[in-house]
Amino acid sequence: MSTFNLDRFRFDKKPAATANKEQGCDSKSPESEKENKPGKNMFSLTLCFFVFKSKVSDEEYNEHCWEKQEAMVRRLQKEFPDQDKEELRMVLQEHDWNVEDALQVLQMFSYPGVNTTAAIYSLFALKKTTSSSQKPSSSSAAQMLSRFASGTSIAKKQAAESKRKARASEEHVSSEGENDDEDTLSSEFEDSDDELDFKGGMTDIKNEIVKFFQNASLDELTLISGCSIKKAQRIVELRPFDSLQSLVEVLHKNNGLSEDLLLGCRVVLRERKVVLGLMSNCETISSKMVKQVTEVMQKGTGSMKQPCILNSQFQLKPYQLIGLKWLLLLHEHKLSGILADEMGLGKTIQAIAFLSQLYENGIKGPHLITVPASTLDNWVRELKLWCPSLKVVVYYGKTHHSAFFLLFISPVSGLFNRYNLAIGNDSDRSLFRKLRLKYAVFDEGHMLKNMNSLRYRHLMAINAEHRLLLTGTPLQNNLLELMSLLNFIMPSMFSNSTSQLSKMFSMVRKSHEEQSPFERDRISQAKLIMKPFILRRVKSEVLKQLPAKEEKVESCSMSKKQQALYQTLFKKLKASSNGEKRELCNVMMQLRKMANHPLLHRQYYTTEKLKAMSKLMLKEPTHFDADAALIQEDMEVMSDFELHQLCQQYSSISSYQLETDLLLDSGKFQHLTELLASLKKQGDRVVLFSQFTMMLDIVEVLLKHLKHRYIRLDGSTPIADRIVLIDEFNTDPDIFVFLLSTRAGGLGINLTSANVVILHDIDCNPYNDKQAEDRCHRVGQTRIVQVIKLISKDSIEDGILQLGQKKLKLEQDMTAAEHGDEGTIPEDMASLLRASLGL
Ligand SMILES: Nc1ncnc2c1ncn2[C@@H]1O[C@H](COP(=O)(O)OP(=O)(O)OP(=O)(O)O)[C@@H](O)[C@H]1O
Repeated sequence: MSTFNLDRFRFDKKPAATANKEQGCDSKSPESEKENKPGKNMFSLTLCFFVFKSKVSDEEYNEHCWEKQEAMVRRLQKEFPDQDKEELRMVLQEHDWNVEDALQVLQMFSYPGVNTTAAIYSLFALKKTTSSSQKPSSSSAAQMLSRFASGTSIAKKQAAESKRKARASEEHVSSEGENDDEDTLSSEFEDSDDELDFKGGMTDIKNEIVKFFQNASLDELTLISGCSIKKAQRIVELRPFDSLQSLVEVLHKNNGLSEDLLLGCRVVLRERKVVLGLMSNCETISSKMVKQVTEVMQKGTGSMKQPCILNSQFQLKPYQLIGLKWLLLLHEHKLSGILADEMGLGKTIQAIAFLSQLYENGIKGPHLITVPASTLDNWVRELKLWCPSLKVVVYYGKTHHSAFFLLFISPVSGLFNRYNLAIGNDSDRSLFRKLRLKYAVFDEGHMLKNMNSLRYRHLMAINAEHRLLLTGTPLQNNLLELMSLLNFIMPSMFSNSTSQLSKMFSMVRKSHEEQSPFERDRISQAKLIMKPFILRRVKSEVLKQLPAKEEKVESCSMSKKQQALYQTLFKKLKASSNGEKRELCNVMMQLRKMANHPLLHRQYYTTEKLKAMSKLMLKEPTHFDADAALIQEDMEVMSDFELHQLCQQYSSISSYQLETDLLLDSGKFQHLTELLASLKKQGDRVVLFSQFTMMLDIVEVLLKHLKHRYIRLDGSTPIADRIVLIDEFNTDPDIFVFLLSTRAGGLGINLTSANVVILHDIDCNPYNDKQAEDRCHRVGQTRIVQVIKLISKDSIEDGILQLGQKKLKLEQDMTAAEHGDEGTIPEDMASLLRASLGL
């Protein structure tokens, strides 16, 4: 794991005032006064960080404070043995190292297991006259609260008394030592004015709770344990709450609501404080890096040379040298980074240059590079080309035939691994946990943007000293993603809080308007913190010589038959749809298929035809003993094109094959026929993407019909064959079209020999299309790249296009589709569908 020393870093880098608070030392003590003189302490702290600790007195002083803090943490640990030590430390920090305040808050708001009723009584200093399950009468609640609010000494005493009783009522079995402590603490509570300093901590808590109930959105209210959406709505209806008193009365009086919600609210507020605390710690580290990173960027490359062991036939471009410098700077500070250059700018090359530089500096690995299957061969090739002296081993995992490690050259410097294998099975995972790696590099790192995912947890468990993430996706306004990446950069900072964080942010896939002010503020803060750890350059900035990319949307009228079928399908779906999201997903898919090609549905092969065909199938030697009814059942779920393919496969039903006219009957095909002819005439070469592999099958029919040479790569193409196909296309100019499925061909493939990208059908997630477009628009392209999107006129695709364009503009979360959102669609898409279906 990271060698980053959290405590020393944090301690050394805090501004003097905060640092003293953290140390739990009396700020009025002569030493601290001395150390608090402006400038002096800052200077010594900075020195501590850069030149190691040079002043013995500082060390002693810090040690003394540290011990004091530790004693406080231990005291809390006795009371809360189940609580995480770091959390206790955090609570103490939150309360300026006042043990009593921290104890009070922990006591009242600890997680499940706590006697909540007692805690509520205790929180609001309500006298507990009845059994713990009974609520006080509203008048007694009001009475006690008014005393509580008045801050008189009687109220203080009563509050202390009831709190003590409440604490006593908790069935907490303590050891003798703990009892001693408790007694001491109890008497301290009674005697101490601090404990009931209503102007201080308690007033803040009260105000925060009232503010939350008054201002929180419905979503935020439902974060409170036990607060359903109905209860949240009720709370909103019952607003305003101008004081805790009115809030408690309202909760008490209203059936369905209860004072327990106050406790739950405190838990939510506390979790938010944890996030705030974490982010502020990250901010400290970040601000230190900003200066140095800015320097790297401003100074440019200077006399910097690329690593000597890089193939001298290749020269890193100036911005790539800067990228290398930045990576080395992060390495120096033992921090992880995210290289997020736009697709095609050479992230692979920069990562290779970086590992080469490390090699030259004596850090020879082993490193692990985790890549998607489709880019594995490309990586191996680039490594061999750019830095043949790095020894590479490809790890295929135990499941891959008999090979465990596929050894290219030994000993090991870089290890390759595919994403699925890194999370594959227990023994693969345990191997990667055991390996003592220097660097773990993750290519296409948007796979690591969801800390809730299993993949994220497994990959984070890989035992590497440093990590580097490569991604072409820009940062999104999504708090879960930002926190996941922050956790990736500074894992030691988040150590035990990931579950809390993921719980808090698991439902924050929202538009800007839907985000709460808290979320919006944290998003801005996270982006600011991450600035020095993310390097993103776009092509327009750094590749002045890269030819332009021209994008065109070509609207294709559906063929007559197709239009009629689309309308019939639309009416049918409209009549049957209930507007539920999962169902709408299916509706959308049906409409998209029809808008692209009618043969993706079944209408020509009627039930009668299928009956006849299934009987004929019994003549096949493979099916002579089958049941015709079962064959028919299978056929009924197939599309027309699949059935046509079946007829091509079996001679007994070959007469049922579809006519060519029917196979080519789609609006987009009519358009494509003319488009391809004119492109060919101009000497252009084409990469054509589709979402549906079956659509690619039908496009193949068209290309054969038009006598265009083509090759094809999709998810079923064996990994080893992929690079061969790519090379074939890049070296044989007679191949006019490269057919690719968007998902398989969208990532990491270089097809700069083509200058036209046709998106036969667009993806709901515009980022996937952008990935696809950039296969041609990258370093090495010499011609203007044309991107042509085919859209079926007056169909669902019009709406998908508009939403996609809006999303790209707003930089909303475009990687959502990759995070297990299968079988559902984004809310904006669902609204669009509901509106067009008139639901
Ligand atoms: N300095 C350079 N000189 C020559 N070729 C280069 C240079 N930098 C990058 N390339 C080439 O440009 C292409 C794109 O580079 P690379 O694959 O590293 O980009 P990338 O940013 O990783 O792309 P993606 O995000 O699509 O994976 C590759 O073919 C690579 O060999």
